[in-house]
Amino acid sequence: MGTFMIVEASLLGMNALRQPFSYYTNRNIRFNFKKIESLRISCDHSCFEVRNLSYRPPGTQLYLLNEVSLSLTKRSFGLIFGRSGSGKTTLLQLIAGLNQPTSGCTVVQRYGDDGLPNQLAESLLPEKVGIVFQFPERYFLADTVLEEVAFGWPKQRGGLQLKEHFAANLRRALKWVGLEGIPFDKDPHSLSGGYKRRLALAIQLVRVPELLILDEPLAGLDWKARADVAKLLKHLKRELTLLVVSHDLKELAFLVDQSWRMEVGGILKEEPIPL
Ligand SMILES: Nc1ncnc2c1ncn2[C@@H]1O[C@H](COP(=O)(O)OP(=O)(O)OP(=O)(O)O)[C@@H](O)[C@H]1O
Repeated sequence: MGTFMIVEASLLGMNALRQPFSYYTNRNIRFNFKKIESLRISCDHSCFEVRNLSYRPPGTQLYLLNEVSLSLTKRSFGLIFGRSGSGKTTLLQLIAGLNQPTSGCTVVQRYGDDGLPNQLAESLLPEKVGIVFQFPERYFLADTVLEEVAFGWPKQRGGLQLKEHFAANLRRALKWVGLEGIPFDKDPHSLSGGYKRRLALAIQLVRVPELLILDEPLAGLDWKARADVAKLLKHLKRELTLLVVSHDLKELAFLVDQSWRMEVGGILKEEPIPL
C-alpha cells in the first residue's frame, strides 16, 4: 500500500514526460515481419521463433548477420558467446525490435503436445521484449530510484487503473530483483555496482516482458556483485525467458540451458559452452 501511494504521488506530480532512449526506440521502431522460417524461443507450448535473420546496415554491402536461427524454451536461459565484433549485440538489438532485419523475422509460435504448430505464428512485438544494454547504469537519467523505474510509463495518459497496474508491476519488479527495501527517493547513481544492475533489470521487469535480453550483465562488476547478479538471474529464470550475450562463461555456466557460438561473419551455431 505504501509503495502504491508513493508511486501515485510521484506520477501525479510529474510534469515532464521524460522517457529513456529505449522507450522511444521500442515504440517507434517495429520489426518488418515477413515470411517465417526457423528461429524459436519457446514458452510452455509457445515458442518465440526467429527465423533466418540476416542484417546488412542500410547503405552498406556487408552482412553483419547471416541467416541466424535459434530456439529457446520458456523459462530457460540461453547464452550467446563468441569473439568481439562477431555480431552478438547486433542480433540482440534486432530481436528487441530496435533495428529492422534485412530479411528473416522473430515470432511467437504455439505448439501442441504433439510438437506440431497448432496455430499461425504471431509477430514478437517489441513491447514483449526487455533489453538491458551493456553498462546500463551509464544511461540512468533520473534523480531518484522511483523516477528511474517510472521512465517509460505514460504519466500523462491513463487513469487510476493504469497507475494501479504500474504500482503492482513496480512492487513485483523490485521484489524480483531484491530491491524492495530500498528508499524510492535514493539517487540511483549512489547505489553500488551490483544494485545499479538490479535497478536496470527492474526497469525492464516493470513492463513484464516475455523475453528478457541482457548484453554482458556481469561486465565491470567486482567478484561479489558478479556472483550476486548471477544468482539473481537464476531466480529470474523461474519467471521468464532469458537470452544473454556474455564473455563470462564460467560464471554463468550453471544457469545455461542452451548456448550458441557467434562466429565472425554473423553465423550462429548451437554449441556447448567451452569450459
Ligand atoms: N551500422 C553499422 N555499420 C557497419 N558496421 C557495423 C554497424 N554496426 C555494427 N557494425 C560492426 O558490426 C560488427 C558486429 O558488432 P557487434 O557489436 O554486434 O559485435 P559483438 O559480437 O557484440 O562485439 P562485442 O563482443 O565486442 O560487443 C562490428 O565489427 C561492428 O563494428
